[in-house]
Amino acid sequence: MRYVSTRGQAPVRDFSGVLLAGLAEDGGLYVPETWPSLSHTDWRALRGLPYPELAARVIQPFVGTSIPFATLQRLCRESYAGFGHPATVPLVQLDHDLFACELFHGPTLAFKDMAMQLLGRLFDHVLTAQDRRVTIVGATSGDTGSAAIEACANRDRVDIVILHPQGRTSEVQRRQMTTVLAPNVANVAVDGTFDDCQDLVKAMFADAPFRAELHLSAVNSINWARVAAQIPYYVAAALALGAPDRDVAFSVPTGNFGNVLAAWAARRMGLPIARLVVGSNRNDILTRFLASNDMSVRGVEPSLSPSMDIQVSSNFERLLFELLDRDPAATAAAMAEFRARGQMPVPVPAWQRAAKLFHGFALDDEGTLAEIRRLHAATGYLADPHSAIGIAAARALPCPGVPIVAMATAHPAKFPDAMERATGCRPPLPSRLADLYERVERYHRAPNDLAAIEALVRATALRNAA
Ligand SMILES: Cc1ncc(COP(=O)(O)O)c(C=O)c1O
Ligand SMILES: N[C@@H](CCOP(=O)(O)O)C(=O)O
Repeated sequence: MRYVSTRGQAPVRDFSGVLLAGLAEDGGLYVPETWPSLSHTDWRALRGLPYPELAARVIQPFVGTSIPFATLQRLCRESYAGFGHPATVPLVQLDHDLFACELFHGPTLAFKDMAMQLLGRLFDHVLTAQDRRVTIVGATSGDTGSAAIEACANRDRVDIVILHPQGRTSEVQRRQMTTVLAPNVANVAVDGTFDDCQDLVKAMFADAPFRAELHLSAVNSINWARVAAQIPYYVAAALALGAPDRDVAFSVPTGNFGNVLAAWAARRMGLPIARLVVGSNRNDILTRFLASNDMSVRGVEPSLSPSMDIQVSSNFERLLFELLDRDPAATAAAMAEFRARGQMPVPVPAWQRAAKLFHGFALDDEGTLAEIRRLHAATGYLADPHSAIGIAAARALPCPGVPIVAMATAHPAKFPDAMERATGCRPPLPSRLADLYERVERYHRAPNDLAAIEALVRATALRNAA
C-alpha cells in the first residue's frame, strides 16, 4: 500500500514511512493511494472474531508489505490485552435502535487508547527494524496526550513532547499526562488554545531543518496510522448489529475529525453505513458547515467537553481531498485560503455530497448536562460529556429503520465535576488511578511561541541522547 499527500507535493511513502513521517512535507496529510475494498463475504468472515484478530485483519490492507501479518497480529493482541472489558469495545443498548459503543476501556480511559496502544508498538517495531530514534511532538485538548504518553513512556527509541492548552483540560486529564515522570516524556502547558497547540506542532513540521535535526514524528491523527487503527471498532460494532446484511449509522462526538473520518474510511471500504452524525459542543464549526456550507473559524470556546474544544479540525483535509475528487492542487488552494482568511471555500456540489452522508448536531453545556441527567435517570447509564453529545446527536438525527451507534469516547470519571453537576455523583477512578491527585506533577509553562517550544523540544531530545 502506498500513500500520497493531500497536497500532492510530498514523497509517496509506504505504511512505515507514513508512520514515521507523520505530516507530509508539503503540509498535507497522507492518504492511501487507493482504498481497499471488502466484499460482503469478506465482511461476514470477520464476524465473531476476537477484537484483536478483527483489528489486525481490518488494518492489514493499510499496512501492506511494510510489516508481516503475523507481527501485526501479535502487536494487536498485545495492544488490547490490558483493556478492562473482555469485548474490548462493548456495545450497550440504550434504546430500541440506539446503542453506545464504549471505546474507553483502555489504560487512560478514552478512545485514544484504541489507536495509541497499537501506535506505540508500531513505532517500536519499525524503529528497531530501521535502527532509528524519533522525537514525537503532539498537541492535545486532553485525551491524545495521556494516551500517547502512556503508549510511549520509557520506550528506548522515542522522546515525546506533548503540548496542552494551559487550564483548558480537566484536572484528571492534565494529571494523567503530567504525573508520568519518565525521562523520555515532556509536557508543555501552552498559553493558548488547542488550535494554537496544533498550529505549533504543524509549524515545527514545516521548519524543515528542525524537523530533520530532531527526526520529528507525530501521534496526532494527522498521522495516518492513528486513523487506520480507529477503523476496526466501527467494523466490530456494525457486524454485531447485522452488517453487511443490514445498514448501520454512527454518531461521533467530534473535534479533530479523526474518529468520524475512520468511520468514513470503513464506509469507503464497503461497510454499509447509511449515516454519520457529527456531534459538536459550542465550537460548532462542523455543524455550521454541514448545515449551510459555512466553515468559518471563530475563537475556541472552553466547554464541559474540553477534548472537543477545537475549531480547525485537521482531518477535514482528508475528507476535502475526497470531496474534491482527489485533486491535490485544489485541496492545497482551499487549505491555503482557509488558513489565510479563516473561511473554507468548498464548492457547492462537494458540500452537497458531504451533507448527504454527514449530519451535524451541536449542543451547548446546558444541553450536555441535561442529556447526561436524562440518560442517567432513564437508563442508569453514565455518559461523559463528550459521549453524551454523541448520544444526544443520535437521538436528534436518527436514521429511520437503521440502528445507530453513538461512540462513547471517554470514561465519565475523567470529568467528575461535570458528572456531579449533572447527576450528583462523582464516578470513581479505577483503583490503579486512585492516587492520581497525590502524584507529583512535572510540566513546563510556555508562551504560544514557536522558538520557545522548539527550544523545549530540543532540550528534551538532547537530554536523552546524551
Ligand atoms: C473524549 C473525546 N471525545 C471526542 C473527541 C473528538 O474526536 P476527534 O478529534 O477524533 O474528532 C476527543 C478528542 O479527540 C476526545 O478525547
Ligand atoms: N481531542 C483530541 C485532540 C487531538 O486529536 P487527535 O485525534 O488529532 O490526536 C485530544 O483529546 O487531545
